[in-house]
Amino acid sequence: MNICFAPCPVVFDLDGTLIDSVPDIHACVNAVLRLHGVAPLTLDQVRGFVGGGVDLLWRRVIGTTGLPAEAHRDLVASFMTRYHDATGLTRLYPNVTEALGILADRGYPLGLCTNKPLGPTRAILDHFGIAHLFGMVIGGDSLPQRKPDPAPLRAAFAGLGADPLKPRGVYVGDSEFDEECASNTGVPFLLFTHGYRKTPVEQMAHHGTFDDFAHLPLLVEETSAVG
Ligand SMILES: O=C(O)COP(=O)(O)O
Ligand SMILES: [Mg+2]
Repeated sequence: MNICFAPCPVVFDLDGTLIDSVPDIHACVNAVLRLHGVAPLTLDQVRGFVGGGVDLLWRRVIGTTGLPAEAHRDLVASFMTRYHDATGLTRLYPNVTEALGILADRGYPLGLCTNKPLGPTRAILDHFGIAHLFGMVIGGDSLPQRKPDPAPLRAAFAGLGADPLKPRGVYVGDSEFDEECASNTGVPFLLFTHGYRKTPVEQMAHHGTFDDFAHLPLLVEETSAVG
């Protein structure tokens, strides 16, 4: 059961959930590849590599391009010099700001748990003027563990005042990493279907799906009421 008598914390994923950031990630990846004389990857290829954080992204880029595995560290460092403040090609999905505002006004403590490193995460939240809405932000480099390990999501809920071992609340995300993380953490998962998942919706475990943030406040209300 997940019944909350006060509005319970709602924690969000970032890439593919609140924002469509693949155009910026794609541009930063290709800028690094260009330096190494490697042909650019397509937007679809890069989208397929997002979700597990920057280290995994570059393991996948290396696997696809044939760049040497030993170069991983330097490639990531070179990527981060571009990625840390990359916001120009990123867009909020429609109705995100409104939905976050409605939930905040109704008293839901809001948090963020993303595999994106904290630097670019903060840059994005500031760029879109939504940083103040989140009481706790956990990035892909905040802890030694990353999603789907439950530690980051537990830390996000704990930062919002929930019991870290048995958090009450809801996690909202777009990918298989989020689905597994919510299940490992023991909280209901709401799936945004227009993000970067590769699995068909009907094969994913979730407590509700939505394709427009205008529908999220009601879905959160229903999910936190029935558990
Ligand atoms: O940076 C990534 O690979 C994914 O980030 P996300 O956890 O916000 O989807
Ligand atoms: Mg995501």
